[in-house]
Amino acid sequence: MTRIVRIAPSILSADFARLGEELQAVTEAGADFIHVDVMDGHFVPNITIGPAVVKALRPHSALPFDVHLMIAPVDPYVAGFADAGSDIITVHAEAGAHLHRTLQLVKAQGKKAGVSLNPASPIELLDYVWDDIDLVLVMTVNPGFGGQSFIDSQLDKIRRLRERIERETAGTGRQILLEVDGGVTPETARKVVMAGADVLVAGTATFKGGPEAYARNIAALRDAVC
Ligand SMILES: O=C(CO)[C@H](O)[C@H](O)COP(=O)(O)O
Ligand SMILES: [Fe+2]
Repeated sequence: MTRIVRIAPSILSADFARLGEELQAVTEAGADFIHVDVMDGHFVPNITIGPAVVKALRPHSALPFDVHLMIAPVDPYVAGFADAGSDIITVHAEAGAHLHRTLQLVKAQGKKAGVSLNPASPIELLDYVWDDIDLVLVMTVNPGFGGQSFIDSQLDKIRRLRERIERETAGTGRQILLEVDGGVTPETARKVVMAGADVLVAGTATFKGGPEAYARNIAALRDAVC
């Protein structure tokens, strides 16, 4: 397979008491992006971190910060996460009535814009925003928690999105990344990459076993997909 596959450890599974060191450890262990899960206890049934923590973490890794906003409303917080040092800001299509406006806000901050789809959401939610996005994030668990099991029905969605992305970008020089988040292990990684994914979020699969295991865990994901 010639597609470049990027590994994005989700710091949701890191040791929150040592987040700065954890970022340095996964950076040295070969990660490509740092995936930051932001949850509000409203759009999803869990609460994690805000822009102040993203800002505090920024000096601990030179890798792109891939910030997954599971919050509603999202528009009032886009500038704060941009200023804090996010590189990619991904919002949920289900989080508000004005996805196009939200994507314009992200672009106005000079950041890459992503859209995430929950497992029950159809790809048609993206029909009129393809010109405005740099990344599509397919949730392969219901958002809110790490350590859940991969939902197999999403493989068909990933395949259909890969076809659509190829059509949208053909001859344009644009790149739209297809990211998969939730229950990614070496076994499921192979299936999602075969289906068309090029960014793998991995929380549990990266952080299990503690810092000594991170390089081995990331290598196991890479080996599974090449
Ligand atoms: O967005 C998320 C949850 O809403 C996380 O990124 C995701 O669950 C990663 O954790 P794991 O790899 O353990 O499934
Ligand atoms: Fe995530």
